[in-house]
Amino acid sequence: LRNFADTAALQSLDAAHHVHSFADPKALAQKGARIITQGKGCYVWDNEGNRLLDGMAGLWCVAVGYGRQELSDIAARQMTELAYYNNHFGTSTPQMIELAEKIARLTPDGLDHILFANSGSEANDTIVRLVRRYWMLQGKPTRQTFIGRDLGYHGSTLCAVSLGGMSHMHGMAPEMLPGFAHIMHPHHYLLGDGLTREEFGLKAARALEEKILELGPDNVAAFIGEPLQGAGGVIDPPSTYWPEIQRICRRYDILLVADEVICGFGRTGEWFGSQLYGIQPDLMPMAKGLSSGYLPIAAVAVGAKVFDVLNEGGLLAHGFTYSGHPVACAVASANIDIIANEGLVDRVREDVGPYFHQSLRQLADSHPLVGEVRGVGLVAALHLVRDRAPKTFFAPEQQAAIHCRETLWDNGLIARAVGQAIVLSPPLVITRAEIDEMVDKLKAGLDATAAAFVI
Ligand SMILES: Cc1ncc(COP(=O)(O)O)c(CNc2cccc(C(=O)O)c2)c1O
Repeated sequence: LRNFADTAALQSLDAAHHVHSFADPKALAQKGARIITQGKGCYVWDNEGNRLLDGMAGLWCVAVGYGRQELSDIAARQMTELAYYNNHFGTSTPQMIELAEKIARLTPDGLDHILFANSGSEANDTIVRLVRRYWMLQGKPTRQTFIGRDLGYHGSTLCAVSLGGMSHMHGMAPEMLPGFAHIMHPHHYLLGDGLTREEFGLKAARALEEKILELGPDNVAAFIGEPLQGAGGVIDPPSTYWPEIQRICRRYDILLVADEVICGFGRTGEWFGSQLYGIQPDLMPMAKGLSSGYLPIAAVAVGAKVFDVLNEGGLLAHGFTYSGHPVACAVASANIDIIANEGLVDRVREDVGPYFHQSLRQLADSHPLVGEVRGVGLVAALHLVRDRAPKTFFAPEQQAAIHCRETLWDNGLIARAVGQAIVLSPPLVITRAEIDEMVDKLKAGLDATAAAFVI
């Protein structure tokens, strides 16, 4: 299939055989999929040659930008040398060893033991198994329940969906797995009426203590949270939130899992979101920016408190065929080197991150449709409202953000619509000029949406 130009032919074959992720198959078949064929830097092209500024870095993941020849070369070389081997039954490869050491060196102190997986979902399933084994080995087998947040996103396997707080995903199956509970998320703009951000941060964190006492501390295994909630709409917590969450975890001896699948590898202006928010997690899943999406790979960093117990527990009957896949490990290792050698983390924190947020705030200040700009580093959300003062939200059925997303796409900018928010998470290599282009396109999209929605 090399004739990419025939959109209709591609779309009808796609509709006939390809079941998409997070899509209504029947509706999409009628609409026809968008066919992306090339990528370079912060841009992708569709099969009709339209250039799009990828404001989402794929799915929050293409940190170093598209078309990095050095990553393709390393993948090709590794494929020729050793296209596959596994880490089961006592075997390893130099690529697994190098990447595990590199991740251990980069993660916050003490998270020195690395398991590999193929996706963030598998990484989180891995964590559920490890944590429940930890408590069994500790002689506390009733400590089985994980507590997550509303609008938390941890993946699409049964376990990961149960960890997450997405009601539209829970609704997919009649029953969620037992042993998972959820508390409110810490989004001040939506839930904090009447409280300062700091007061609300404490309130949202204390929901964890209430839930632990409701469940019984001896039944609770761990709390899982994204340092900043990504797919839930870029919910950046008040400064009082994580210190209080950690105080509560320590008080009831609850393990802490920081899900760094989005926040990891420079997105927030630190290597990991945990470092930005002062989180000392016991376990940390990561994926996406780990390889910039060039190949599927995920990892779990395990801290000494948990690993030292697992280490005494004999056989760890867990793993995947492609855990530590040598080509994925080689590319991920080289990807990390690019992030480090080009100083991308510092650049996000000190240059393009501040410029990105300052530009979005300037746009928002002069646009009646934007009620809040939130986020850190190179991740942001513009929350669309009917009215800024008094704060008046759109009704759920009024899909202003989706309308805006479609308009942006037609104008050459890719963004996410999450609820009533437009979400942006561009490659870490984005330039100021590309941010200016993004903001210009955003303004046009917001103007079109305001004209369509605000009477
Ligand atoms: C925090 C977090 N944890 C785990 C996962 C699962 O990773 P995998 O997809 O590789 O199994 C994610 C993934 N995040 C994700 C995946 C797909 C869509 C969107 C969206 O924003 O619509 C976000 C994520 O954002």
